[in-house]
Amino acid sequence: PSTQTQIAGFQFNNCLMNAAGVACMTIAELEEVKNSAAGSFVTKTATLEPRAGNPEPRYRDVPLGSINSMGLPNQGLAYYLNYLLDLQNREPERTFFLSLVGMSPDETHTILRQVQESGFTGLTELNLSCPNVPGKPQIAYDFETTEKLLGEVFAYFSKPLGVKLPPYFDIVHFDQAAAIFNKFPIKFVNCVNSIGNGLYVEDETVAIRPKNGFGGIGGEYIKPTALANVHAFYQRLNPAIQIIGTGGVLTGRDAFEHILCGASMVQVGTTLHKEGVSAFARITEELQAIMAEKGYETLEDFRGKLKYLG
Ligand SMILES: CC(C)(C)CCc1c(C(=O)O)[nH]c(=O)[nH]c1=O
Repeated sequence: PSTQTQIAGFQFNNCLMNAAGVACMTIAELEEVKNSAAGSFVTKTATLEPRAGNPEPRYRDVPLGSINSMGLPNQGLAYYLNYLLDLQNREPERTFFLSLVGMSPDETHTILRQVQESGFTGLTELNLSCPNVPGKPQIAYDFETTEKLLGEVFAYFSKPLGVKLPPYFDIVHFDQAAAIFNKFPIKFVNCVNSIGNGLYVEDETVAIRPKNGFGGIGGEYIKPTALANVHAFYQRLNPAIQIIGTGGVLTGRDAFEHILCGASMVQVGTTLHKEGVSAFARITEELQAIMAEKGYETLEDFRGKLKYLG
């Protein structure tokens, strides 16, 4: 069985890749993912200038997942963009993802304009978990600001662009968010980012230093939320907007479920951090075994075909 896929008309020889933030901070890490069984990679979310991020410990693996409050450490847009421009000359037949964010809506436009003016031919993933003005929630939880921002972006940005979304937990929020995304030429939505502001306690103490221990939760904890967001947007979005499924992928069964719920690509975060890039070959083999057992030749044979109980 084949686990190849396509996003926005770009072909990938495998539907698995890293999630932004994991195994993608440096060129060495990105090369390792590129040369693994993964079909592509996405960079650590880039800001205009390099950032050191929060004091450590800021990421912890825990038995059922992970918690992090990294604070957007990254090498800055130029580092990732220059690497991607060089890579598209070296490997023109492959497509890769650039994740980015502005620390303000204005900075988001500045960074996207630089990408628009560049020769980048890959896919851009705009992280909508970006900070808003103080006193307001992250952009993706502020629907008015999200719509305003996307309207401004698509006035000048013509390269293929998708958005990375935090999880939503209210059906009306799925309706409202999808109604906004359906207004724009967005190529994909990536569901989900970590579940925000969890708290992991070890004996009597928090596990990470920043934010008094509050941080984004990943891993086994979040698969039901991730699958719900993948399927809710699959049900609501214009079919021209594809879904990337992220969250709780440990095995081929988890990847199978993301695709069954509507995902065209599946990203691996916490499991990749714990296991390394060998996870991609393992999960691919497990997915292929499930497909063979069920008689599915391609992902299209079962994508979105989640059955209800009537
Ligand atoms: C949460 C932000 C720091 C605003 C964005 C970067 C980010 C981080 C991070 O760099 O702390 N961690 C996540 O799990 N998801 C993210 O999107």
